[in-house]
Amino acid sequence: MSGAGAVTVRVPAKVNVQLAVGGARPDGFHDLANVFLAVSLYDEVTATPADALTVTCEGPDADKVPLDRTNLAARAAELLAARHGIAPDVHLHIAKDIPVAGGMAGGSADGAGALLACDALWGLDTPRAELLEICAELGSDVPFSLVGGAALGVGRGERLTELPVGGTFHWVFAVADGGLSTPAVYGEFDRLNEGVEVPEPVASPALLDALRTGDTAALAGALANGLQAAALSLRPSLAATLAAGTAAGALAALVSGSGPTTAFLVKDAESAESVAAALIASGTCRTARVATSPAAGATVVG
Ligand SMILES: C[C@](O)(CO)[C@H](O)COP(=O)(O)OP(=O)(O)OC[C@H]1O[C@@H](n2ccc(N)nc2=O)[C@H](O)[C@@H]1O
Ligand SMILES: Nc1ncnc2c1ncn2[C@@H]1O[C@H](COP(=O)(O)OP(=O)(O)OP(=O)(O)O)[C@@H](O)[C@H]1O
Repeated sequence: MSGAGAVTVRVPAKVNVQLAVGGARPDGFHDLANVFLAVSLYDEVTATPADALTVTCEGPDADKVPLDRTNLAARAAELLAARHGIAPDVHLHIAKDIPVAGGMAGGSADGAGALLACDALWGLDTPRAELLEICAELGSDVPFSLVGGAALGVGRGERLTELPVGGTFHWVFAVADGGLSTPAVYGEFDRLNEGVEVPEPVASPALLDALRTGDTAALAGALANGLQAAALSLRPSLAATLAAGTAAGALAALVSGSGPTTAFLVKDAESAESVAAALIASGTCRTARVATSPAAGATVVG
């Protein structure tokens, strides 16, 4: 809970509406054309003055979140403090609603949220460009968590160009039991593509147009995730979840990022409720959540 001398920041989850993956680079990362869309599932990070850097977490998946210095929120506080030559003494509380290790950038959201919360708490007023540099140091998805809305990420996904979105899109997310490790999914991508000449990743003009015009049917036809085959290879049961959502009336279904959360684009809010109910009834997922996009990036709320 936030009180006097506390700053709370709300940060959205993401779905990758296009994830074009290139071959492995010498540094182990993959070049991407990564079209991010922020969705209305949020974590909240509250920064409070303290004598040392500590982290707590609440929420359905809280027991799966590390509370030591490997937590991306703690790392964000450390990097920001180091840049300004101050001690990272702060208590960070994470109210977690984004599935953990679900391919929805939950840890990245907490990194971006902690960065903004500490910057405000410590009165640093760090320029936006510097905050984005720290985000990129924390992880490939973290800059987008700060920015929100929609953006094309190139390089390893950290170099962003914001994209216009002309309407509201409705989604259902099927949350799986257990997570998938992002490096393991990229590793499986490499294994599946051994000996294949992987083309250079490029953003799809049809997809960018669908976002710009807010055309749900066109977006449904253009969704593409280059990591989907790798996620399905590691977790074959996701095929049944994808089929259950499609049978329930979703316009399109795909794995969210590195998975195992699956994403269903639907016509409207009413369809979202019925697809979510059908997914839960199908027994092919742990739970289902409805959300809309685009959503604002990391925002101070208290
Ligand atoms: C799958 C996505 O969520 C799609 O947005 C991201 O590409 C992953 O972003 P992230 O979780 O922030 O990933 P990072 O923390 O930067 O990297 C974790 C690991 O994922 C792999 N990785 C990540 C990004 C990228 N462009 N190529 C990669 O191969 C690398 O093995 C890396 O060691
Ligand atoms: N604040 C955090 N919240 C959740 N996990 C964290 C956090 N900080 C570090 N981690 C570690 O990161 C791992 C991946 O968690 P995260 O929820 O970010 O995955 P993800 O949503 O699949 O990420 P992405 O979509 O960016 O690939 C977790 O298993 C956990 O060990």
